Amino acid sequence: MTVTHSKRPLVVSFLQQPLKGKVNVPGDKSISHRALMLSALANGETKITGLLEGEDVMQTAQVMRALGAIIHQKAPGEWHVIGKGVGYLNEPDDVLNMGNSGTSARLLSGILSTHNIFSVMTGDCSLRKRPMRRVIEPLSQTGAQFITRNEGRLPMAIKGVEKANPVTYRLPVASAQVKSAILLAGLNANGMTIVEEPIATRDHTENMLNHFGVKVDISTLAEKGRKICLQGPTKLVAKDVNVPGDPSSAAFVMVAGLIISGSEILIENVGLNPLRTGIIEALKMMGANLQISNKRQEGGEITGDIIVKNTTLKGVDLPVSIVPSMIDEFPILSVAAAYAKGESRFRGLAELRVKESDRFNSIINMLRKNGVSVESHGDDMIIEGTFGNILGGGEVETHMDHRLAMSASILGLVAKKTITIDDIRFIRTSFPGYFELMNSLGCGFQI
Ligand SMILES: O=C(O)C1=C[C@@H](OP(=O)(O)O)[C@@H](O)[C@H](O)C1
Ligand SMILES: C=C(OP(=O)(O)O)C(=O)O
Repeated sequence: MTVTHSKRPLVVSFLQQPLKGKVNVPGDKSISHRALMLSALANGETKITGLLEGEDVMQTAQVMRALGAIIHQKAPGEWHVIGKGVGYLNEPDDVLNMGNSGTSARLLSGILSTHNIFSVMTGDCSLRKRPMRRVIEPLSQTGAQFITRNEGRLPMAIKGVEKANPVTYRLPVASAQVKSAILLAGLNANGMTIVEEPIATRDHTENMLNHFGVKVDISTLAEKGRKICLQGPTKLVAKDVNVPGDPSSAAFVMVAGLIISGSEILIENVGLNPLRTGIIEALKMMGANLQISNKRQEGGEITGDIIVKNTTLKGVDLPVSIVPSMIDEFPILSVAAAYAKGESRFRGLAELRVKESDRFNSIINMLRKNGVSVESHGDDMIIEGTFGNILGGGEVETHMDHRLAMSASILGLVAKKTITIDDIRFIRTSFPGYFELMNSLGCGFQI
């Protein structure tokens, strides 16, 4: 499944027409990973509808199969999983390949640490650069052993333990992946697992554990943030899951619709978990005409439809507190800021440096190469809005990063000179059918 063949560039030209129409973006990536992992750990059969069939999630499916779960696609987006039960995963025969997916690697580390099996995981050369110490450190409290080749990076061998200790840990950085790894380890640990997060991060793991019948206690910390407790060992009961559309994917459609003159788009069935909607908040602070309708609750997650209308955006000064709720949306928000009137300031973006690429620097390079002034002060980024006058003409290096590639494609639609994207292959890790969907709205990408 890992992408091995050569780079696939794309040239994008200024778009002369508005975007119009109605779309459904693919399933939420975070929820899809968790649906496969938890159903594989459950007793019984789970039907998952709306599953994201992107490469990252397919990588998780492959790994859960290697650990003994039976996983079948019955129809597009409809998957059936027969679980093994907590504590009963098989020892894999071969190395587990997590591809480009940090979520797979971090969350699986948690699950594997409290199963009495030996495993080795690796990933592509982007994932092999990403830090794993952030999970190794807390998960070592279980008694599991971790050996890495390269200073806490993949490949990594894990010797899990049968009688695992529960972890008590306060997260030093806001990370839903680290929190989830600890909670998933707790499912098969003896006693109370306790995670404190100084600032609330996406709670899909907590929501889905509840959905599968596990009691998760969540309390608010006095200073802010949350404390999450889970008593192990525990069992999960299979229960069907319906995955909503991914707000992180919808963000590309939103920004395109907002900045391309005369556009009006309806995006149906988007996940609106309040710990994921920082991008909507940020765009509204910029003056965006975004309306939410048909809000409803499904399987512990809120969903709704978003109506996007072209608007003149203005610069924004975003507080650090918004960062975890839109951590993956800064590449596309930077495009909106570059197009807007006035200066934008994004604060506290250190975590962007350890994503699929060093997104902090990838964003700066993307914009500078296309005539946009950007400055950085420590972990803050200051973008000088062009008020609709993006020069373009540059080549964007995406460094195996899907979100950079999609952001650059939207930048190209509003830039005066053509923009070349060095490699669009990784878009399929999170947004299969991206170009088809955008072309159905009128983007005219020549792929
Ligand atoms: O838990 C998750 O599903 C994710 C958490 C975030 O990572 P961090 O936990 O590293 O912030 C996010 O960037 C990633 O795309 C998905
Ligand atoms: C950071 C991302 O994913 P992951 O950490 O799972 O690779 C992302 O999708 O933007």
